[in-house]
This record gives sequence, C-alpha cells and structure tokens, in this order.
Amino acid sequence: MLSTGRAVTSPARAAQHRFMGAPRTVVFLAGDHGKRAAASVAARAAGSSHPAVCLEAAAPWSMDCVAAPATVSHEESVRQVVLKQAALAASTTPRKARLAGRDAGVLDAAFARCGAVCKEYAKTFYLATQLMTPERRRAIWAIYVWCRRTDELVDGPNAAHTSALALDRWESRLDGVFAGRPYDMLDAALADAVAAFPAVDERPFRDMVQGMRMDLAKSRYATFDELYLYCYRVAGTVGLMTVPVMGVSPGSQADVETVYAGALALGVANQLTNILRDVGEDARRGRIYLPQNELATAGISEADIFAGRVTDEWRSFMKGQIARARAYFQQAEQGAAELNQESRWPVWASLLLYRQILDEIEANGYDNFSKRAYVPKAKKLAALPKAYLRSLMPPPSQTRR
Ligand SMILES: CC(C)=CCC/C(C)=C/CC/C(C)=C/CC/C(C)=C/COP(=O)(O)OP(=O)(O)O
Repeated sequence: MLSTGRAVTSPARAAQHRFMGAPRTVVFLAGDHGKRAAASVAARAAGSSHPAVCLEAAAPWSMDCVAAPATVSHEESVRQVVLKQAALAASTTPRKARLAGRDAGVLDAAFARCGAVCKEYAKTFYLATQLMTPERRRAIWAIYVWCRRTDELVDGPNAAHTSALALDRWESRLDGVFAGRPYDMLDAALADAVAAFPAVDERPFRDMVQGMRMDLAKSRYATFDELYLYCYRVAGTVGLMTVPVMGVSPGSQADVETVYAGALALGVANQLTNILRDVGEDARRGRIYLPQNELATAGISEADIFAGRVTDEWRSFMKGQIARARAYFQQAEQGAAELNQESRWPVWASLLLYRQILDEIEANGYDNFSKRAYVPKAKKLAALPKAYLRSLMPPPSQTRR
C-alpha cells in the first residue's frame, strides 16, 4: 500500500494556486541545456525568486509526491537547489565570530571526537581525508558526524522512538548551529566548520532531515522521480554540504555547477547502490525502495519481492537499475576530477569502493535477497592506491582548454 501518511490535498492545492499565480516567468531546464541557461537560472534561483525553488522551500509536505504540479519533476526542483548552492559557492559573508582562547581548546577536543567517530565507522574514507588541509579535514569530519547522528534518528538503536517531533527538535538544533548557538560539543564543531566555510548552506542539511521524515512516513516509491527525491535528500545532500569545504581545483576551468552536480550524482549513485544491495533486508522490514511503475512494467509483483524470487524478469530489471546507478557514478566522476587535488582522494576512494558493490551484485547472479553484496577486504585496500592515483590527475577542464 502506498503510504502517504499526511493530508496533502489542501496545502498542495494552495501551493498549486500560488504556483500558477506566480507573476514571474517559470523557467524549466529539461535535459541537458547550455551553460548560459544554467547560469541565468542560477542567478534567478540565488535570489530565491524562482517559483520552483520557492515551491520546494515552502512545501515540506511535497515529500508525499502526490499533488505537486505535473510540470515540475522532483529532479527539476532538486536541480534548482543545486544551481542555488553553486551560486553560493563564492559566498564569503562571515557567519559569526569563531571561538578563540579557552573555547578553542574545547573545540579541538570536539573535532578530535568527530575524527574518532569517522575513523570508527568509515575507516577508508577517514584514511583518505588525511591528505586534506587540517581545517578542511576537521570540517568534513564534523559534517560526517552530523549526518551520522541524523541517520541514526531513523536507523539507529533508538529509531523506534523517533517521532516527527524528535525530527522537528533536531531541525531546531540545526538552526542553532547555523546561527552560532550550538547545543552540544559535536554541534559546536559543526558550527565552527560552517563559520569557517560560509559557502556551506543550511538548505542541504534541512533537506536531509526532510529525507528522514520521508523514511518515517513512506515505504513505497511510485516512480523513479519519487525515489530520486529520496536519494537526493538522504545522500545527495552530503555532496552539496561537502563540496564548499573540499573546494574546486584552482586550475579547473569547469563550471562550478558541474562540480556541484557531480557531488549530487555521487550521493544519488551511492544511495541507489545501497538500495540495490539491501533489497532483501529492506523487504524484511516491509520496505521497497524501487520504482513501483518500473516493477510493474517488468512483471514483478510485491509478492515476488517478499518471496525473494530471482527470476529472469528480476535479473533483467536489476540490470536496468544497475545501469542507471552506473550512469550517476559516471556523472560524479566529472565533478570529482575538478575538486581540489588534496580533497580528491577520499572522493575517489568512496566512488570506486561503492561502485564495486554493483559488480558484486552481478557476481551474485542478481540475488540480492539472500546474499549481501560486499567488497572483499583485499579489493577494498586495492581501491585506496587506485583512488590516490586518480586523484593525482589534473582536472580534465584544465587540459582541455
Ligand atoms: C563528486 C564530488 C564533486 C564531490 C564529492 C561529494 C561527496 C563526498 C559525496 C558523497 C556522498 C555520500 C558519501 C553519500 C552517502 C551515501 C551512502 C549510501 C552512504 C551509506 O552509508 P552507510 O549506511 O554507513 O553505508 P554502509 O551500509 O555501506 O555501511
């Protein structure tokens, strides 16, 4: 059963009216349009006057994906967010005075704790952050820890007790972080990180909390566009949070939008991969993170999934889903190559490692019901030097022009 869980009709209608009555021209970029068009939309979106942006920002219930205006896909509204984030990249507006003196010692301890958490849960990524400048590295750890704590609200040991109210409180705490009023030590580390990197915007953080709300309310995805919105919120947002910290290579001639779009694509690719790996595990929790319309077209029923039937239909369906995830990895590569050299290693490591999970699903004969695809330790270790070599290559845009 599609669980929408909320009364969407009236706010959706209201927004639709607001949308239709919007005095500004609506610009939608479908498909791959030119840089100039993207730049002009970015400029518009930066002023928050773009109707698609306003709609998405003003309509948190739009996660229900039921009555959004038919002309605006979620992919399109996410694209508007990306353009806006890219337009903020040059932002240097200071946020608040950073802590000094005795407080600085407390902060050092907070960042050290963030590093320890990152080391414990994401070893390879942690190792690969060692080449980054200390200020960048610790900011990345603080972001990682905030994302992990957010995810734990719906996926951690206490998840059964997480209510919508708990997420509201978590979001208020986030406001405090961005206003320079952190709640605890780990929040203080993030507050300092976002003060040091003013191009880090609160929007992707709020969107991630919204992704957690989706997980509380929804266990089915009608179309890929709905699933895409989920992937953006729970993983693509990480890319948008971290790119301003990682920085673009000084030699890069690429548009900053390409880098942000690549970062989003890596999050989406990782999440799609995670979903494909965990189909069986999720089904046992009553969840199916696969587009229902595509399942129907392939002739696969929910009963097939709950019974874990690896049929020809399933194998061919999986081939299509894997190809789609690989296309996002490919787009991510274009962004990764343009990052600051010392920030590239962890990104390549994450990309190469996670992409290998797709190969393992294939090697398991597409049985992701009873087998969990994982990358053997030796292959994991081999990815690190490979990622390092990739990170040494200059940005393609630099050599192209
Ligand atoms: C490509 C460019 C330009 C920048 C990179 C920007 C970054 C760092 C993007 C990374 C996005 C990312 C790591 C998203 C998280 C995706 C994800 C599915 C994480 C899974 O986390 P766990 O649940 O801990 O994984 P396991 O279940 O595999 O342990």
